[in-house]
Amino acid sequence: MAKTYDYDLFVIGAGSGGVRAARVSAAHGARVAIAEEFRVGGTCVIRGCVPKKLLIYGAHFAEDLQDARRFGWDVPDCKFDWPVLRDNVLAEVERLEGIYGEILERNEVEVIHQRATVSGVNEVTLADGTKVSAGTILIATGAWPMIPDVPGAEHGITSNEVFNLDTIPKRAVIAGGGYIANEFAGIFHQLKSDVTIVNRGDRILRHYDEQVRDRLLQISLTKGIKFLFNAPFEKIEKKAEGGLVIHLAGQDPIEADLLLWAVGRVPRTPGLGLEEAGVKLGKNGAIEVDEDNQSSVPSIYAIGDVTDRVQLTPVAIREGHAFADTIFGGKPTRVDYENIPSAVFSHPPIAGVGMTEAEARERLGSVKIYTSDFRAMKNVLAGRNERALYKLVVDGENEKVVGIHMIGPDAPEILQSAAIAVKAGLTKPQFDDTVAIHPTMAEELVLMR
Ligand SMILES: Cc1cc2nc3c(=O)[nH]c(=O)nc-3n(C[C@H](O)[C@H](O)[C@H](O)COP(=O)(O)OP(=O)(O)OC[C@H]3O[C@@H](n4cnc5c(N)ncnc54)[C@H](O)[C@@H]3O)c2cc1C
Ligand SMILES: NC(=O)c1ccc[n+]([C@@H]2O[C@H](COP(=O)([O-])OP(=O)(O)OC[C@H]3O[C@@H](n4cnc5c(N)ncnc54)[C@H](O)[C@@H]3O)[C@@H](O)[C@H]2O)c1
Repeated sequence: MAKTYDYDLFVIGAGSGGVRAARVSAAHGARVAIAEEFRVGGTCVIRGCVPKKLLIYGAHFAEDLQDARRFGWDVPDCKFDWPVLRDNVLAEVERLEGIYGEILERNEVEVIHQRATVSGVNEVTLADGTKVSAGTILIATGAWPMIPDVPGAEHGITSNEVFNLDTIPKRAVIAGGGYIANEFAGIFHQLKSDVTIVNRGDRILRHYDEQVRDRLLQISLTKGIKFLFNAPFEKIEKKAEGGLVIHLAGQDPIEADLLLWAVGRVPRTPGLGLEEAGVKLGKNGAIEVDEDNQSSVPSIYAIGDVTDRVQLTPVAIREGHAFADTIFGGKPTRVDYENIPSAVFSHPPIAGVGMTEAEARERLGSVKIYTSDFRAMKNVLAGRNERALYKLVVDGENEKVVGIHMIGPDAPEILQSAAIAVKAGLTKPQFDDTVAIHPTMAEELVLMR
């Protein structure tokens, strides 16, 4: 006789991946519970993509208000009020949290507002000691900001705290050189902080095309953001009056009002009881899963950041959906990891899909590169000396566009549509056949010769 469990599916973590997996599994008829120890919505909604993007919009007004004068607007000297922006953003996050909760309720998913850990291959223990059983357990606990092992590291904050600051720091030091570092460098700089990015290596955003990231570096330096490369942290001291003194190897110490750790995010598996249940963990504690998100224990699956494959919300959502369709929908589905587009919401933003020039040169026999290096019309009239760069990477054998990389205003918005063409395997002549929309920035994509 088949064993009966309290639930068909127990999901740990109500973030991007967990919420999607729970609601789709329930819609397929499964009896589902989801445990969340903090707030429904997870990193992206509560302290990631969403509040970050709203701060980017808020910060960009600094340049927009300045540029407006060249377009005839009599803009008085404007005052910026951080608590107004912060509180409006936090209120929007709360609204979205409510919507996520409603979606789960509407789909008859039981939401348990507690921490949950695995206590057996079919058993979960809640923080209050309750034990529940489930035919399948899905781990969707996400990732957690890494803090380097440096004396005084606790004086810094992470992206978990950055959305709740009392004031915008006069001097901000940001450790890292990736997504979060470059996005928050832009936000703080626009909001008038003196910003220094400190990276232990010699390059920023290493997965993006070299020319495009060099352009971001040049524009950021011109704006006044400082960069220190190959500068390992030695210690952080807190002064009696509150400021920080940051000691770096081979550099003079720097004083700052805020230190933001943005040096990567590690899978959130510590203390979850996974190894005791026999689940195999890999590098950084990531749960090892197969193409169907199944771990080394057949009844335990994992999706999203906790598997450390691609730490992006749309990927976690797809993995959650594929899991639900495969396990409870009778429709085996796998996520296709080829040509995932991505963006950095820096000032200006970067976006890319497919192979960078360096990757294409390594993997393909012959490569053709087309670039357009231009100043957006709006920037010309505004007197803003900031050039955009668009780049097509083409396979010389068959003319397929295998990569698009761009930096410039609205690059992520423009790239999303162009990514369809790369995913579909369209060729450079097909780009050339497409009539431009004039005057736009996006038309450069079909005008490169
Ligand atoms: C500052 C920042 C900006 C970002 N910006 C973007 C962006 O612009 N675009 C993009 O695509 N991605 C962005 N990301 C990445 C994105 O947020 C993640 O890839 C995504 O949230 C991963 O989803 P997930 O479901 O795997 O985990 P999460 O969304 O992190 O959800 C995991 C949930 O599990 C809960 N949890 C953990 N352990 C337990 C437990 N034991 N019991 C109960 N609950 C538990 C956590 O509280 C959390 O709510 C950003 C991340 C950060 C930090
Ligand atoms: N726009 C987006 O889609 C977006 C935005 C934010 C975060 N995210 C996701 O979240 C993840 C985490 O973001 P992140 O910016 O923390 O990590 P990241 O992996 O993008 O960058 C980490 C950076 O920190 C540097 N570094 C590592 N250890 C260091 C140290 N001890 N001192 C100084 N520098 C050090 C690395 O060289 C690297 O440049 C990203 O990889 C991304 O997947 C996505």
